[in-house]
Amino acid sequence: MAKPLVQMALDSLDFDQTVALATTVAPHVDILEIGTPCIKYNGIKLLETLRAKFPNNKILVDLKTMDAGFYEAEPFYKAGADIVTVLGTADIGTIKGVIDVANKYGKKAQVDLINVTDKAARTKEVAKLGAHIIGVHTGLDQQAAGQTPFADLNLVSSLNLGVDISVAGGVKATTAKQVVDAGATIVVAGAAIYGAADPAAAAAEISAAAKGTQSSGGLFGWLKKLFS
Ligand SMILES: O=C(CO)[C@H](O)[C@H](O)COP(=O)(O)O
Repeated sequence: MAKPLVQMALDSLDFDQTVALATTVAPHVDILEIGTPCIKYNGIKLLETLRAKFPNNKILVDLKTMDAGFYEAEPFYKAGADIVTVLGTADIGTIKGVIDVANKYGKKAQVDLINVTDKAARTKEVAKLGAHIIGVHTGLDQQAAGQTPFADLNLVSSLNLGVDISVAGGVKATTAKQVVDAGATIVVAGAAIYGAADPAAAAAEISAAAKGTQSSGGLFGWLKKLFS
């Protein structure tokens, strides 16, 4: 089985801080995610900048599209996005639009299950439509209310639909292996990386946990081990 991919969510609003954080973290992750508030605030120029600077990372643009799927997503695929997200709560025509435009450019569409009531039914429907990735996602506001993505992951994984499953919602080094074992093929971490004292070490630690490899944890990890 292929190793899972690790994705870092860039959720700052600041353009330069986002580029600087991406520079620190990019060697330790497979996918750089431009988070929803970040892409709304900074626009397609940020995608163009990251695309040029990080040819070896995939880039996900978290548009969370709700309408006009093909029209809204197309410029982002054209500008180099590998994955664009569309909301699972959107009209099926909107979701089809993002899948169609992803296929037009040989890229991927991710359907985000945030706030979808019948997650099993919607997952089956969009998988049949050709969705490339299902996003199991407990949003930041839902996390603040104490929710986690683990039960939803088990549900989606148990459907055995053969599509990639991405999991986001407070994932950290101590839960990365758990989500992979439960069926995630893409492990997403935001706050666990950008909120860490050493984001590069945190990203390396999460990647090592998800992929089942060793990590020195960088200088911060080495110091932690030395004094523990
Ligand atoms: O898409 C998002 C919010 O809607 C976040 O980027 C995603 O939840 C990952 O961040 P964290 O690991 O902090 O939950």
